Amino acid sequence: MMASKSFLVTKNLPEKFFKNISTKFMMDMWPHSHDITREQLLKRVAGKSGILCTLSDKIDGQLLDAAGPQLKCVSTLSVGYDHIDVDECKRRGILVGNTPDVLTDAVAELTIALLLATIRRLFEANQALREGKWLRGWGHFFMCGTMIKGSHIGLIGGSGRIGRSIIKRLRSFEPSRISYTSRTPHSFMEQEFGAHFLSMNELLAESDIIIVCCSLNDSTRHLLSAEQFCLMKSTAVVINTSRGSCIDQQALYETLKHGRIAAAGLDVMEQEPIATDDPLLALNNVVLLPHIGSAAQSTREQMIWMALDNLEAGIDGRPLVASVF
Ligand SMILES: O=CC(=O)O
Repeated sequence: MMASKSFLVTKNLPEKFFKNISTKFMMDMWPHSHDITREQLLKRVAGKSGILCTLSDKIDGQLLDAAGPQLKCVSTLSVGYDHIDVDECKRRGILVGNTPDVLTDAVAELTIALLLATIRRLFEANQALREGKWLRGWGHFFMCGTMIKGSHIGLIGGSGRIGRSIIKRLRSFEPSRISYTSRTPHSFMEQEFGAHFLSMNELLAESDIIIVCCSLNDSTRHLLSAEQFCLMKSTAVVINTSRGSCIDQQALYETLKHGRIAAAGLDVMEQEPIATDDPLLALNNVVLLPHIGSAAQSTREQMIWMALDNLEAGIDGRPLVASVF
């Protein structure tokens, strides 16, 4: 007998993960390596009880209408869910699941890697070597950068899971101070993580390194814009492994171009993928990565298992393993 419920997978993922669930529900997986188009997404979602999506799929009212009233669950292969209209899902009784915890360590490690690559100018140094610039001889100050040791690090959203995990790792580098900003101060941050609460403006003005690790929502969109960059030290470095839209990218570009801050390291951008002719790519005081925070093989596999657990529970009408509300 044909399974009566079906689900859509918006990415081409290895079949091995779907062996079990596809015996229970009918699977429709996007078969191409390129992203599903909006048109195809709207078409293929019709009649589905579940959607397994990623952060590049916009799940809004139009998509939920196209799916139809039998849709029970949206399961995203990400911890962030700013691409999903959660209020609209809630209103329609559609469960929304994400993949917290399993990616925390991978994102924290990548944040440290990006920070070091930015302040020690690793990509610039590698490029210089390839261009034969090292051959000119030993330059005493050639490719000098700065250190975490002795720096004041300020984390925006530092009290969240990923922020705390970054702080744990940072402490071994012996920064002079770790500060964080969040809606309210938390006593555990001081006691367990040695991190001090600062207001946003204090954190921006006093930090040597500013790490953005908050989630994206209406209150964090363009949290860092021209006004905030003006408050920063001229030697400040900004790192973002959260969402591109937490930063006004045009304002960041102008700031970096005119050397008003020292550098930035971005794993996330306002438009992803960023165009190869984007002016940011022409600057050498910015390190850009293609949103690879959680891209460790084992982490990505765990994310799939968790998203599948969410999907199956949601279609069955059981509570999700990780629900966003
Ligand atoms: O950015 C990645 C995620 O939200 O999982």
